[in-house]
Amino acid sequence: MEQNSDEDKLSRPSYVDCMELPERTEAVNVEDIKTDLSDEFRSASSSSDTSGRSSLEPRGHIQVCLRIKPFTARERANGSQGCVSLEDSTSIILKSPKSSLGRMSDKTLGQTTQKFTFSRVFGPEATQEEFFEGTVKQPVKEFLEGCNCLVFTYGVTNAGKTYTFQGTEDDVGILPRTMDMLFKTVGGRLYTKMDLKPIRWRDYVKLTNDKVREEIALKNSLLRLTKEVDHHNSTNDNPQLILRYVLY
Ligand SMILES: Nc1ncnc2c1ncn2[C@@H]1O[C@H](COP(=O)(O)OP(=O)(O)OP(=O)(O)O)[C@@H](O)[C@H]1O
Repeated sequence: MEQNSDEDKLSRPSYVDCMELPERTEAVNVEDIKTDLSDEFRSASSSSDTSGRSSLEPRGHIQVCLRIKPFTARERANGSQGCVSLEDSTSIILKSPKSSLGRMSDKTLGQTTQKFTFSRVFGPEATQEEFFEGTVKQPVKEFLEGCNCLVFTYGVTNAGKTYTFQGTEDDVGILPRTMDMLFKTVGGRLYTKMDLKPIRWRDYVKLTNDKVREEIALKNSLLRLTKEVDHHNSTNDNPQLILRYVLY
């Protein structure tokens, strides 16, 4: 088997590698780490092009969106109390549930309300379509223009990751909507000739007319063989015989 040379390997640009990390002279504490990460994210974000953007302006390399899950009918019936309140389209106030306040000391009571800021916040009433339009649609457009994008969901169990990504049959999530957009966009650019053959995992060879005919003949004979094996499968349970057919 042919080995891939080093030049074959895709070199992927990394903006994190390019950044100079500050040299530490003192012991590391949690506040240090928080500050350092904020700096890294900010510098990675601000280095990107912000022209022609729509849904999540100003955009950077990293976008963090929050989706707040609505209460289920059962949770409403049980009198569940909301701990998250939307301040504006990018920030929320998180409050400890009233039931937990009784157990807290005066010192911790002051820390029970916290503000968090995101690239964009989607309230419990946000539909799957609104969420897709406001988060993933723009990166998918950029992907179609040749940029690499990564989208992932993060949250505790039952937070709504699968619902957001996959959705339900009636109300699909961001993954089927992305596939739909990709296929609709590339559909018109489909290469309909059958003269490209994949080799290894990311290369193709262009076949001559003779080779195309050879490939078609080979595929037809394989198809015939598969049908014969299927037929034998349904009439004969002898695995050795089936295996011999496949090998011939
Ligand atoms: N935005 C939403 N609107 C309506 N129902 C939702 C929403 N988000 C989640 N749900 C419902 O909440 C339940 C849990 O959601 P889901 O299975 O997506 O969680 P998860 O984060 O993938 O959990 P796990 O990590 O355990 O797989 C499901 O019944 C789902 O239909």
